[in-house]
Amino acid sequence: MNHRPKKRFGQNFLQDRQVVDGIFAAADLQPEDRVLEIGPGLGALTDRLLPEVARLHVIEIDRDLGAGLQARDEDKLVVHLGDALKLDWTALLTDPPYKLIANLPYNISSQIVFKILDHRHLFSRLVLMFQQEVGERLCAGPGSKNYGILSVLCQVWFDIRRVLRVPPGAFYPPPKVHSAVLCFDALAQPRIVVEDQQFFRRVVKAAFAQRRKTLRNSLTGAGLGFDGLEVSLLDAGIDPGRRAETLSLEEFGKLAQLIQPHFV
Ligand SMILES: C[S@@+](CC[C@H](N)C(=O)[O-])C[C@H]1O[C@@H](n2cnc3c(N)ncnc32)[C@H](O)[C@@H]1O
Repeated sequence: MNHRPKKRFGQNFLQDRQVVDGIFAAADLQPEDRVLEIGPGLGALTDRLLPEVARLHVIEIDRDLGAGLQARDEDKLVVHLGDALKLDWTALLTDPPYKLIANLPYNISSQIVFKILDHRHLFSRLVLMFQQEVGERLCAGPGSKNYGILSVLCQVWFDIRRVLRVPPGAFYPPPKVHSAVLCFDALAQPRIVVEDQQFFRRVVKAAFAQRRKTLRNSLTGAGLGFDGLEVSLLDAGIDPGRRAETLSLEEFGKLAQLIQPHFV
């Protein structure tokens, strides 16, 4: 197919067979699996996945690619033309769980990850390509400069590991950055108890809003301060002078629990 890659849709098409095979292997597909692929593009991954699964849903924003995708299969392949950020995944993906596989457009990868978190009950495993720096952030632990909002929010629900490093030459056209493929396995139980996910997210975002500030200052600056904050933090064993990047998941859990009663 003659298709000129569109920059506005982050179109960098995979052309390295080894990378396609690596993503395929990480997905560990079974014949009964149902899969969602976001951004199938010219179908480099789609063609590898389709023969191996029970059903493959794809979401593609570029309408010029729709007919070429649907022509591959009338039976197992379901093509949804639209914006993956706007479509209602719960309505599209009946009978979960699904595996989610995507070579994501880098300009929307964080937004997609937040949407995945909101729909995590739909997925058993994710195999996703990210810009390398984003991949490092997702895998990072406390004490690392890469540890941040996405690391904390995702690691509560998923085991995350890097399965491939991918150089720019694996794509056409080559992007300016290096990439990484990560595999996320949904945990049977979250690593910590999160009673109110939206509030937990608010606390984590507030704590990291100004990375260089102390917890005391960043929480207060983000409107989550209250009389007695310092004492409550000390009672919970968290020094208010620490920075967010030093807190473990368990400490973020405690933090949300101690702040929430002051904001209901
Ligand atoms: C990096 S390319 C990957 C294409 C193909 N999967 C591959 O590996 O060669 C990203 C794909 O996502 C599509 N895309 C971009 N933004 C999208 C969105 N918001 N919703 C759905 N698809 C999107 C692009 O049109 C493109 O096909």
